[in-house]
Amino acid sequence: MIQIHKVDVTYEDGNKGLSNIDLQIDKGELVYVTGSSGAGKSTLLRLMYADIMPSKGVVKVEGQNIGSMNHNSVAFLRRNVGVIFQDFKLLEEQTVYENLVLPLEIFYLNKSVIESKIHGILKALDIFTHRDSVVKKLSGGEKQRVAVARALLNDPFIVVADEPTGSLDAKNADKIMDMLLHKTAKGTTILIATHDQRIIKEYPGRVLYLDKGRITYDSREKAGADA
Ligand SMILES: Nc1ncnc2c1ncn2[C@@H]1O[C@H](COP(=O)(O)OP(=O)(O)OP(=O)(O)O)[C@@H](O)[C@H]1O
Repeated sequence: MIQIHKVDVTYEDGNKGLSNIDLQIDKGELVYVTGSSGAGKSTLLRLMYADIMPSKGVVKVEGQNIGSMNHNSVAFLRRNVGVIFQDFKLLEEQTVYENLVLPLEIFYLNKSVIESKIHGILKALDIFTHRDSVVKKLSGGEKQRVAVARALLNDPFIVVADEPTGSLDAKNADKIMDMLLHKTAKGTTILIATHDQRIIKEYPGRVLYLDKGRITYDSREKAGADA
C-alpha cells in the first residue's frame, strides 16, 4: 500500500513539483497518472522509489516512511520497486541479456533460475531474438520492451512506469499492458504516467489527473461519490 499525506515537493530552484497531495493506493491497483506536461506526473512517480523526498508531508510505501529511511531501507525499497523510465536508462553498449542479468546477479540467484526468468520474459515480450543484440542497435520500441522486462524480472511489489507505451504500436503496447495486468492480478501495484488514452480505455484502472502539481480528478473518489 502507498499512503501520501499532505505532500509537497519543491525542487531546489523553488519549482513546485507537487502541492498538497493526499492519496492512498492499494495493493494490486492499476493507477494511471495523467495531466499535461509539467503537471507533476514524474515527480509523483519518483516519490515511490525514494528518488526524491517530500518537502512537506509523509509518503509511506508498504508502511515505511520514505522520509526517515536509512540507506539499507532505501536500497531494499529500490530492489522491490520496478521502474520503467521514460528514456529507458539501459546500458546502451551492453547486450539485452547483459542488461537483464546484472540486476538479477545482485540477488545471488542460482544461474538456472536467472536463465529461466530471462528466457520467460524475453519470450513473453517477443524480444527473445534480440537476446544477444547490443542495446544501441535496437529500435525505440524494442528498447522499451527491454526496459519493461528489466523492471518486471525481480517480481517487484510496485511497478512505476513513465510512458511505458510511448514508442510502441498498438500490438506491442497491448503486450506490455497484458503483462502488467497479469502482475496486478498477483497483487503488484502499478502506476503508469501516460498520455495514451487508448490504453486507459482498453485497460480500465483508476485515473488520477494532475494539474500544476495538484490532483484535480481521482476516478476512485468519483466512483465513491456516485455510489
Ligand atoms: N529536477 C527538477 N528541478 C526543478 N524543477 C523540476 C525538476 N523536475 C521537474 N521540475 C518541475 O516540476 C514540475 C513537475 O514536473 P514533472 O516532470 O513532474 O511533470 P510531468 O507531468 O511528468 O511532465 P512531462 O509530461 O513533461 O514528463 C514542472 O514545473 C517541472 O518544471
